[in-house]
Amino acid sequence: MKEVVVKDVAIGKGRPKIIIPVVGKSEQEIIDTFSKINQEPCDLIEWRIDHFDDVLEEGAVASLSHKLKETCSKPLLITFRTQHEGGVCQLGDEGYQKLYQSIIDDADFELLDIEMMMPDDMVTTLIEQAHQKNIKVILSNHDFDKTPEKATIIERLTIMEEKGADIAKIAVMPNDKSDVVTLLNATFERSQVAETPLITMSMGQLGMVSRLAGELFGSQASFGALGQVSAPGQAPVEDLHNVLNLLTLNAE
Ligand SMILES: O=C1C[C@@](O)(C(=O)O)C[C@@H](O)[C@@H]1O
Repeated sequence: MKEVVVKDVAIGKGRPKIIIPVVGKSEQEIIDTFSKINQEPCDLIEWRIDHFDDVLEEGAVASLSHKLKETCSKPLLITFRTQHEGGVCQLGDEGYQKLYQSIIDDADFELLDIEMMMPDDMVTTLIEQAHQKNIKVILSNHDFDKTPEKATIIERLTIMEEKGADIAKIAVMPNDKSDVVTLLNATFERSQVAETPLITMSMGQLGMVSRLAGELFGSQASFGALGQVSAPGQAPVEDLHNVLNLLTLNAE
């Protein structure tokens, strides 16, 4: 499997990397959270721009990204999560493409989350544009209602790699314990042959074990909360850090 290296963080090597999601609304709230993250045990930051009040103001994301980088220089993942997949801001496909194009052109960041279910030509174009700027792409998919069958999860992770993702990510909701096993099993099977690192999780309290023990099954990063969660089942970042270090198969 290829490692994805952003700054000095290698995703796909060693213990899973810790990502803190930032879901602040105002510019000040977001800057304050970034300044706290400097002291936290985390490898990357995800800025969930769908929560940002000014996300649809022209140039606002790019302009704030430069201030955020001055506040905390950890590798930055930018994500606009659509409402179909658990996000909080209404935006059509065309608006999503325009927003992402302007971010790729002008923002200061290292990784971009693109939803794999967006139209094919849009995904291809955005991946090309991101790669030209040396920005790594996470293709993602989320199901907040259920856990698809193992074959479907594996198929989606495979398609993400075929479309040109640097990292493939899927988050699904379990309705019973066997759904958690399905996600872990799909992750394990796919990780045996995948070229790209995987990030997978079963959400909610039922699925929390997948966020803590993902390394054993082939998941290479986990989201840990600093105060606010961005999805159900995220453990507080301190606890996540302790448990990942305890369970790691790659102690340094
Ligand atoms: O894709 C993901 C994963 C996630 O949904 C989770 O379940 O931890 C949290 C989101 O912020 C992130 O964009």
